[in-house]
Amino acid sequence: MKIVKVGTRRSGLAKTQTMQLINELEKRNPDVKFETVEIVTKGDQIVNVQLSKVGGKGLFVKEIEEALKNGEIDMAVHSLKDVPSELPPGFELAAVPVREDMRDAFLSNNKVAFKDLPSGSIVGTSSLRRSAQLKELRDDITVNWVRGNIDTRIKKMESGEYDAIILAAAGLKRMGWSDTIVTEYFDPVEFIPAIAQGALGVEIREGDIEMRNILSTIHDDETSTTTSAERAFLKRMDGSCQVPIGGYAEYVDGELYLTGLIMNEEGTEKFLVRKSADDPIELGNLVADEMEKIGAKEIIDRINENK
Ligand SMILES: NCc1[nH]cc(CCC(=O)O)c1CC(=O)O
Repeated sequence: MKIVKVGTRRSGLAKTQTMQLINELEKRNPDVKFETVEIVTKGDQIVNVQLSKVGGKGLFVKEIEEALKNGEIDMAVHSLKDVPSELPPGFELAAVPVREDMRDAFLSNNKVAFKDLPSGSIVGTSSLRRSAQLKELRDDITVNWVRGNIDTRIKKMESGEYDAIILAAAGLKRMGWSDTIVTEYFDPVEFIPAIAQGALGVEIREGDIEMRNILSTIHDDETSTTTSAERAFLKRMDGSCQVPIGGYAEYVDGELYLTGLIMNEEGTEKFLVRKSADDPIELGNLVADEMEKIGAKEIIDRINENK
């Protein structure tokens, strides 16, 4: 029997989403046995520092790519939003399965609604994008950095260190926690999600046809197209992961749309662009072109100069 080794980060969420994906793969490839291999990444080891300050893209994927390269694993399951928009040579994204909920979820002690949070409340996030949008919506609350796996962050909120936190809906849903724990979901029109939030990506060694065939059984064309548009936009705008940037693509009446967001860290400057095109890469570039035309690149240059 063919044995395929599947690499995963070792956080609870990473292991859960990898197991769920393996279940789908097993159903469709009954002659293949899948085994998980846990890999500790730099992003998992550095837990006391704000991620955007650690620097370096792909904090959660480098060690996993090493394991792919040396044959320790045959495929790796990533949260697509943690995967840099350009893969290093020798690797390819072989499958993007159907997307989970792309929205951000708001969690608060006693389930106080976001708009009812008292002035001075402390909201925890580790994302520049979430922080900028929070500050724009509520300039009377304090945003503090929180790191750690999602269960750690939830515990920190429940212990009173934070009044509320924001997490990706997808992670909570995959863990089966969303029903009890979420206060509300932000509308993606008003609170723009991260590029590729809620999607997974399966990475393999470039040209590995056997893995490609196995993975073709779980690939989702719509998710692949929408996240391609988002990632094309990201690739043009931000190579550093230090810019508050968001975006989501969707089909509306059969037409592909992409909404892109660039903000400054303080949440006082905001560029929002929505466009439609047939080709996802073209669409990502179209939104990026418009961003540059209206001056969003100046925010990015300013951020890159100051670091
Ligand atoms: N930045 C960390 C990260 N990477 C992927 C997810 C889970 C959700 C997803 O798959 O988009 C999370 C946690 C979060 O943002 O709450």
